[in-house]
Amino acid sequence: MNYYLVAVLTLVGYFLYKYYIYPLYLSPLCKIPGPPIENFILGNSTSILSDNQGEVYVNLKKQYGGMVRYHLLLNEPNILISDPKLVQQILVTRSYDYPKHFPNKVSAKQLLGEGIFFAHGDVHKRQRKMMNPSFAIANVKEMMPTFVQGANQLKDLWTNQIGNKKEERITITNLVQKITLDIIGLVGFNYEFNSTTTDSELSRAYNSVFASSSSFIFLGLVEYFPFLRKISTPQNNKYWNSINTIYNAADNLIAEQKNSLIRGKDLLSLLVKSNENLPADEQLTHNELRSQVMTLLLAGHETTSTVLSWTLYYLAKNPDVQDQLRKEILNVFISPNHIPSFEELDQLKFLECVFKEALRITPPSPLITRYNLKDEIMNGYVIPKNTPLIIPSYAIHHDPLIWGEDVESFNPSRWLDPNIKSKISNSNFIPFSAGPRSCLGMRMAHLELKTFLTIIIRNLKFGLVDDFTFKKRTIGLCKPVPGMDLLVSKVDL
Ligand code: HEM
Repeated sequence: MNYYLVAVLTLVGYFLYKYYIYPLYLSPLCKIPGPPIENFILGNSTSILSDNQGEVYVNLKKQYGGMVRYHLLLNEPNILISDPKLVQQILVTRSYDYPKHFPNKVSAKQLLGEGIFFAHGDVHKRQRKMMNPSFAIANVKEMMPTFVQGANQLKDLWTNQIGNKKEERITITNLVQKITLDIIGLVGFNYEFNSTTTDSELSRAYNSVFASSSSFIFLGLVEYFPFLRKISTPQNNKYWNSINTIYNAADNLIAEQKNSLIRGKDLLSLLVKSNENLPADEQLTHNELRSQVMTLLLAGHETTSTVLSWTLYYLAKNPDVQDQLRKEILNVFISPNHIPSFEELDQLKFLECVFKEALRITPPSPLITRYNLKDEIMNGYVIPKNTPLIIPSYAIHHDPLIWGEDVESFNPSRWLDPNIKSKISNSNFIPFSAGPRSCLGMRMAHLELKTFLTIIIRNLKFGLVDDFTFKKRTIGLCKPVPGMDLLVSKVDL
């Protein structure tokens, strides 16, 4: 008997069973409808992880309904869930039965550490309780002067770029990302990144981490074989240098806070203060604190810069909407240098509609990903524990039964339609997710983005560039790649 042959055949048989026969023919999940696999090893990855992921999920939902099965690398089954009752159960009513699922856990942990984003159950409750007060509305209102300063800086830099010309083609995504990083530096850590005037190491580090995450096959393989990231290649070396830059920046920010005699009102000061007041066994460890800083750095600027860029794009594409918004702003902000107050922003009802419509049509997180801790039955189907459950925010935001037949158009007025308003709930409008794990920075993002839009649209006009093309790509967030070029001109009023 050739033992080697038996060993090889057993191994091949095991892999064949585990990664092909079981997930595709024997698992109880096979009863859930879904598309046929396209590749023996990649499952449906090629089409699912294509450039325009949002559209892919819209089509799956349309074709197969509120629960859809598809397969990723090595035929791992994922269940797409858009049924509103299940969305509510997973995000809100039984949130702690469904921890976060990270398709690229290894890479995500390297970028964010073991902070609130990854925490689950009691650890999450403890961290959330500690971080909540920093994001209370009274604190967020204190951030307003920094938002105004950032928005004015952006307006001035673009105005200078236009100079005496009628209009200028500007890659808006470049400066938007830098200014939002400066803002989270100030309101988050009382720290000046000055990324618009200096070549910010941190902003370069983020760009290079995202650029090196572009191949889904490589990212998928890293999950199974983490050593692939450790091999010394120019791409991996650049990746690790960038991760170290982010770690060092977080450590320096914490050290400055701990050494400072005066506690400011920035998010980290408030966090360090509430941490110091807790009994020793409840306090955040240094690693946890560093992870929160890394989480806030990333969550605090990548999301807002993405939403601002998309909103300016949709306003450029819909000049009538842009005019209507500017008219509303001009009613309140007569002078170009008017400093908006919190109460004045609150009066701008169309601005609120524009903001919500931008979040509806392109939510920066097009997917919210979870898994189930226990075996359970959902809509009559058996879902074994540890099954990835994927909530497609983008596809839910593009359901014509809720949003109307013009669902693909950017139409802020739909938010004033009583018929549509009556259908909106926290199961079908979820740009910030919902329930106990919803976005901690939601209020801050609202105020920051509204301040920016008011000052920018008051003073500048945006139009599309005829020959410019981009792709909507989802690497963590849904972004325009290679960036967004728009025609920008001054408003002479
Ligand atoms: C328009 C801007 C933003 C959008 C669309 C957004 C969206 C989201 C979403 C969808 C989640 C839930 C992710 C999940 O459950 O898998 C989330 C969580 C989170 N966001 Fe945001 N976010 C934005 C801005 C911010 C800002 C400005 C901050 C902080 C400075 C922030 C901090 C967080 C944190 C800490 C969590 C984790 C909360 C937890 O797990 O308890 N976000 N965000």
